[in-house]
Amino acid sequence: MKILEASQLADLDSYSCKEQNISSWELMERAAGLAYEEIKTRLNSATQQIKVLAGPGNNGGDGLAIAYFLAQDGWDVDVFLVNFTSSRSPDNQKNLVRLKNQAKSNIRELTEDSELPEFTSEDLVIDAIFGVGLNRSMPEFVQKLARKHNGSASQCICIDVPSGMYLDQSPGEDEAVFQSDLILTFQTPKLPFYLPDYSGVVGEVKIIDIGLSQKRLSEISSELNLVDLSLAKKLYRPRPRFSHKGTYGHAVLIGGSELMLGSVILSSKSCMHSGVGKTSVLMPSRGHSALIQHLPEAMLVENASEDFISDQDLGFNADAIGIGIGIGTSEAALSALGAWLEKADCPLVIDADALNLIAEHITLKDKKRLRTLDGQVPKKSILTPHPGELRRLVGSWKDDFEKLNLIKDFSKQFDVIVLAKDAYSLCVYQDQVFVNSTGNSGMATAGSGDVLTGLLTGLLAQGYSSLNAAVLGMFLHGLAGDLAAEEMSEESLTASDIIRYFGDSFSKLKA
Ligand SMILES: NC(=O)C1=CN([C@@H]2O[C@H](COP(=O)(O)OP(=O)(O)OC[C@H]3O[C@@H](n4cnc5c(N)ncnc54)[C@H](OP(=O)(O)O)[C@@H]3O)[C@@H](O)[C@H]2O)[C@@H](O)CC1
Ligand SMILES: Nc1ncnc2c1ncn2[C@@H]1O[C@H](COP(=O)(O)OP(=O)(O)O)[C@@H](O)[C@H]1O
Ligand SMILES: [K+]
Repeated sequence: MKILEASQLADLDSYSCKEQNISSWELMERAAGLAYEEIKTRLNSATQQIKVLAGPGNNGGDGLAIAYFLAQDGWDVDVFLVNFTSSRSPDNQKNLVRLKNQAKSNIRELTEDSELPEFTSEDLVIDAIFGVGLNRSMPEFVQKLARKHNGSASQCICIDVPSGMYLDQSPGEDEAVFQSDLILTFQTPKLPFYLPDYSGVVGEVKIIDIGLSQKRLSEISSELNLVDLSLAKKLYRPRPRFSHKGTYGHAVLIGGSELMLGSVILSSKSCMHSGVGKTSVLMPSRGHSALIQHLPEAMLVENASEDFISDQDLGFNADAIGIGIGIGTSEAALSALGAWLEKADCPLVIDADALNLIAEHITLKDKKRLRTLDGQVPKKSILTPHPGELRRLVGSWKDDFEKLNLIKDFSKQFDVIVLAKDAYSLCVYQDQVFVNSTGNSGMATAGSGDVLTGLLTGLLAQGYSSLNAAVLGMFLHGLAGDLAAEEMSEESLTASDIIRYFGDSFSKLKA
């Protein structure tokens, strides 16, 4: 699903009105009507007090229409006109006149001189002050209003976006944003919903299809996408009936060290369950018998050391290699990693300590930063850093938007795919950004990342392009975690459980 910028949304908006031969007011009426239908299902008692906060723009216009519909249905509604300017958008003005004529709700004006309303646990607040038009700090009294609301126990439904949220930047340290329980957003998801900087204000998100032009939507080029089931289905390649294990590739997992042998076993198991033809494992020899006990389907590659990975020749051509899981940061691991980066002639999935070693190597040779990595990491490799590893690789960032730019630069510089793991992972290739929609906090448990690496390596070996393997694997991994959590709760979920739900996760792609 495309994620659009404010200017693209405005374009889509006006194109749709022309295409459907409707006025902008009629479109607002449709959007507000659909939002109202959703709000109605959430109203829990006839005594609930509803407070609509309406700004002077089109977001406020939505709010005034919603207030009108609520009052028509007999709900008590207090409407606060948040008047930080004396001008109103024409559609807002029209809805205000209608609301006043209806004479069923209490309408009050809020300016910087007004006493701010109280909010209690009985209140349902509908925040329609600012939508996607916010382009500078909210006026101080509106920020005070947001802080007062956020400090109360009232429920809040935000229309389109929480007021105070920017589509293209994080809030300043002192800037207030309305905390939402529910966001009813129109037509397309908005990027900040998925970024940690806004995590404190984003509640449940419901995307409302308001019938904007699909033709125009398909024409608008967006490098930002939310990875949902329909996008994942497009990436998935069904298995031909006449196929054999050679069809699905030979994956190699290289990982483990003296005290971290489980990680590579987990990764190998995940890889074996990804649909791959064959999985070979190069790991410290002291773990060999444990691997065969846990995963008899896997093949072992001889390894020179009991405790560390080596650069032993494979004796066959690998279709994909996953490297780094549990290798540690020893000299032995560094030298083996260097050798593998040098000689691998297929794309790699690079994770964990391999990323730390690469990052350290870059820092040590800061002046040769470009050359150190360039030519050593095969192009189109997938790097899977968690936030700590990412910081070591690309440097520090002051907010999520700067982080995204650093990742893009890094991806362009080294021609690699960066899968930045997080609550909503971001898969970045050059300027293209894929935001994952699946996953849950039950996956914040040791080994989840190892499972992802195995899955990505397996998909890569099957012939998926690096970008498609990364995007599809990221989605399937999170979905498996969600299905597992449904059954067993987030608390009791372990990394092994994620693998057990790969089957159900793949099934969703075929449904
Ligand atoms: N997309 C769609 O399909 C549909 C969209 N709809 C709705 O329209 C909403 C967007 O409406 P909108 O463009 O009127 O902007 P909104 O957020 O109401 O802000 C109003 C104005 O405030 C101004 N301003 C900005 N920052 C400011 C500040 N800090 N302090 C003071 N002023 C500030 C700025 O104007 P400026 O002063 O920059 O000229 C801005 O234009 C959208 O979120 C959705 O709810 C639906 O109705 C129908 C379908
Ligand atoms: N709160 C969360 N919501 C969704 N996914 C999560 C959450 N926390 C962690 N994950 C996912 O779990 C995995 C954790 O990876 P990582 O930190 O490398 O774990 P480990 O090193 O223990 O294997 C990533 O894929 C990440 O996206
Ligand atoms: K809003």
